[in-house]
Amino acid sequence: MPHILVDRLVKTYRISERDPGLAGAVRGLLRRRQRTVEALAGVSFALERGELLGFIGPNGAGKSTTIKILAGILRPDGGRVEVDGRDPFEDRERHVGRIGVVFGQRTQLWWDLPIGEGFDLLRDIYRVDAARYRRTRDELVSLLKLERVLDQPVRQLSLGQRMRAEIAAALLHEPELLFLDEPTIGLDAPSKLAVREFVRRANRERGTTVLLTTHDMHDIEALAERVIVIGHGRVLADSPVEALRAQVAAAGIAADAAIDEDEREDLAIEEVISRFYAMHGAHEA
Ligand SMILES: Nc1ncnc2c1ncn2[C@@H]1O[C@H](COP(=O)(O)OP(=O)(O)OP(=O)(O)O)[C@@H](O)[C@H]1O
Repeated sequence: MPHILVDRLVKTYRISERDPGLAGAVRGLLRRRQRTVEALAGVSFALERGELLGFIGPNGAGKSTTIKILAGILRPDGGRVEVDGRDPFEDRERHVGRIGVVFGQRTQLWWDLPIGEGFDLLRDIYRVDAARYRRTRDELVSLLKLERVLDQPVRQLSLGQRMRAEIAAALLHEPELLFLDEPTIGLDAPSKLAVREFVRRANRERGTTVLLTTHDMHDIEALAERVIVIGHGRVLADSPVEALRAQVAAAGIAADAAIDEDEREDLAIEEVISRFYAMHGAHEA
């Protein structure tokens, strides 16, 4: 049984629209006009225990929606999703204890609370055994170099400190599965390297399964052996990064924009992915 099974997943959002100006607002009160956005249009993949998957795609492709469904936050409109054979949404109470989630764009810690106290609250929420909690917390605090900020409230932390605290918070209950949605967004180079190194170790040494979303292709190059590319809610590729590079090079040759062997090696990862998105018309309109 795969750790994660996603089978023809569909998710549609309904958005209320109104015309601009006061007249539009009044008309909107009388009659709601709705538009639908097909965020996922049949996404399928499977992930084995201990894998580290790069889950990439342009803005609006459906990455966060997929993660929210896998985390049990959103219910899909169609298709099947299983984590360890369980439905994340229907069984979310048990599910949340087995996963860790980091949304780089939002904090899951308490804004006014010192992070050490936030960690203690999470121990209570996840009902982690006291001795085990102390061991895991001390290890995470040391690995993520959080000793000097434990007494500071989240609102006083720099972005890099906060992101390290978020990652620690997501791992305090020792989940087997970690969802990272843009964990390096806005970080400086040393902080990015620290986060990458930590994620690599969590995956290699603890065997944590990781699904990583990022727009920083250096994260992907450094960490992911396998990538899934999605665009407009569909899977465009599921392969090693090198296979994408080969596909991009072959397309260049077919279009008479020859890319020779040396050039192919030198093609920066951003260039490879940008060309791949362009080849598949994946970018937002
Ligand atoms: N709560 C929502 N209500 C309405 N539409 C939404 C909502 N959340 C996402 N969408 C739409 O669904 C589509 C997929 O969004 P999603 O956030 O999953 O993309 P993403 O790949 O994570 O993008 P990004 O890289 O920009 O974060 C987009 O068109 C987005 O506008």
